[in-house]
Amino acid sequence: MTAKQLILFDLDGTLIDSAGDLHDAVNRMLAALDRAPLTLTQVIGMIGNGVPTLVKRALAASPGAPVEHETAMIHFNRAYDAEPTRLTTVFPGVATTLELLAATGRQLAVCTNKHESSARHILGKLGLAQYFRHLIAGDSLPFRKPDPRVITETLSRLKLTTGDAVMVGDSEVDAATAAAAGVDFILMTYGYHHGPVEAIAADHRLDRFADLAPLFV
Ligand SMILES: O=C(O)COP(=O)(O)O
Ligand SMILES: [Mg+2]
Repeated sequence: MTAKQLILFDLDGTLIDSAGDLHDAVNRMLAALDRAPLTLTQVIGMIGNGVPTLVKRALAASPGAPVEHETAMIHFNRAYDAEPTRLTTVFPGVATTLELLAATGRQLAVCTNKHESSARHILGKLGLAQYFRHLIAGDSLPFRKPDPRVITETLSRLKLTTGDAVMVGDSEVDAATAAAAGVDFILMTYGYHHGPVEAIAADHRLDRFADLAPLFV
C-alpha cells in the first residue's frame, strides 16, 4: 500500500460509530408514522446504501398505514439532522491514524453514501474535517456507491489512476464499489456489514483502525 497516493474512506461504520443516532432517527420517524420501533441490530443491517434506502428498509420492516417515501424521508431527516452526533462517536485510533497518514503527504478523501450536508456537519463536529481534502457524498454526484464512478470520476478529476488509490470501508457496498472501480480494498471488520464479514472480499482485513498505519509507512 506504500505506493497509494489517495486513500478513500467510508464514513459510517469505518470512521464513526453512528448507528445509535441513525437508530434513534429511524425510530422517531416510525413513531411519527404510528409504526413500531426497530432494534439497533435491525437498523445496523440497513445502513450502507444511503438514507433513502435506509428509510425504505425501515418502512418495510415495520409495517403500517401506507405512507409516501418522501414524507417518511422528511420525518427521518428532521430527526437525524437535529442531533446527528448525540450518540455518535469516532472509532478508537481514527484521529491519530488520520493525522499520521495525512503527514505522509497522501490525499485523504471521504467517500460516503450519507448526504453531503450531514457528512460535512458530522466531520466538523467530531473534529475530523481537517484531515480530508475531498468529500464525495451520496448526493455529491448523480450516482452513489456501489456505482464505481464515485471512485473513477474522482481519480480522473485528480489525474490519478486506479493503481494510485485504495478504498477503506466496512461493508459489502464499499467492497463492491472498490472491486467495480478496480481499486484495492481494505475492510474494517468492526463496522456495519449485512452478511458474514468473512464473505466480504478484501486485500486486507483489519480489526482496528490503528492497524492501517503500518500498511502505509
Ligand atoms: O448512509 C449510509 O447508509 C451509509 O453511509 P456510509 O457510506 O458512510 O457507510
Ligand atoms: Mg459504511
